[in-house]
Amino acid sequence: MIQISELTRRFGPFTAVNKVSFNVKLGEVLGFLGPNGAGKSTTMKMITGFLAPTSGQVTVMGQNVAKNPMNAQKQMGYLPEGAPSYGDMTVLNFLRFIGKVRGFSGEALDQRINKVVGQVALSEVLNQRIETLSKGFKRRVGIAQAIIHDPQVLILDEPTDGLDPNQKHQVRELIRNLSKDKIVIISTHILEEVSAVCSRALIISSGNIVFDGTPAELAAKSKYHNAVTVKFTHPYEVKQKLESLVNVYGIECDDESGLITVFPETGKSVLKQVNELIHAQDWEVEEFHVEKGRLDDVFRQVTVGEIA
Ligand SMILES: Nc1ncnc2c1ncn2[C@@H]1O[C@H](COP(=O)(O)OP(=O)(O)OP(=O)(O)O)[C@@H](O)[C@H]1O
Repeated sequence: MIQISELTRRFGPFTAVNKVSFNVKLGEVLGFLGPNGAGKSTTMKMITGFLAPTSGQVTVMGQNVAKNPMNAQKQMGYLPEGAPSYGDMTVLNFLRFIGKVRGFSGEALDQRINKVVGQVALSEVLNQRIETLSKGFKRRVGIAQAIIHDPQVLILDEPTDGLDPNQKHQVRELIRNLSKDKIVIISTHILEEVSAVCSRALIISSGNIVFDGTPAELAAKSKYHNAVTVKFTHPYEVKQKLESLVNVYGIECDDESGLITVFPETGKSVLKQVNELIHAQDWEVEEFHVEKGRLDDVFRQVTVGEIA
């Protein structure tokens, strides 16, 4: 369990993190979201003990991070923002170095290194200097050093930042595989990542928590939640008929894509009515789907107060 209570960090007169409180349980993968400068990295640095809070407390697996930083850090793996330091070391030497710092030696060290090299797929670059690696491999080296001691808590600051779509997919797979019976906190700007890997989403804006819930609950806040989007082959005179259906709150037409979205009144569904109308009118349809909700709209709504 991670317990965060009234965590605050000021830089001079500026408050970067403002009385943030939340708990994270074993088995949870928490997506930590927020616009640039919202306070994500600052919060993660305070959780991991790399930055002292101005006030407030963090307890990780029963260890108070300020009072017992060494004990707390034993429980945690941390991937900071950006590339690993020690760029002139080879991957293998770097992992050996980190493994020793984490208390491994001899055969146990070799076993741990073999294990993480397999998990993160690093074998082809083991003898390459870190500074000569591609961005994706540097990120994987960062993840490898974070998991070398098989910690119960993983704090990953933008783990897929700058990766290509294949590498993003691999890193998300890895996080999913690692996350059983652990606590994982991932900061990200990528909203699709939240649906892909997280069991819970927490949004921070200007140092304050503005949303805490499941990805499905986040999507349900979107005005698109349960809307029906259709692409008609001949989209003439459909709008008026759709608008007159029971439970329909409004219609949105996207001229560029040709998609027409039918919004239900709050808490209602329009799926059946739209479907029946299409069949009754014998309209030809190229695309038809019920929207789960658009996360980018909700993100804007909760972080800058825009109505989606
Ligand atoms: N050492 C520091 N001195 C002064 N201000 C700082 C310092 N570190 C962070 N800040 C400020 O605190 C705020 C929060 O920064 P933080 O890096 O936590 O944001 P973030 O949510 O991680 O942003 P990003 O998504 O861009 O990485 C920013 O306005 C930043 O400029």
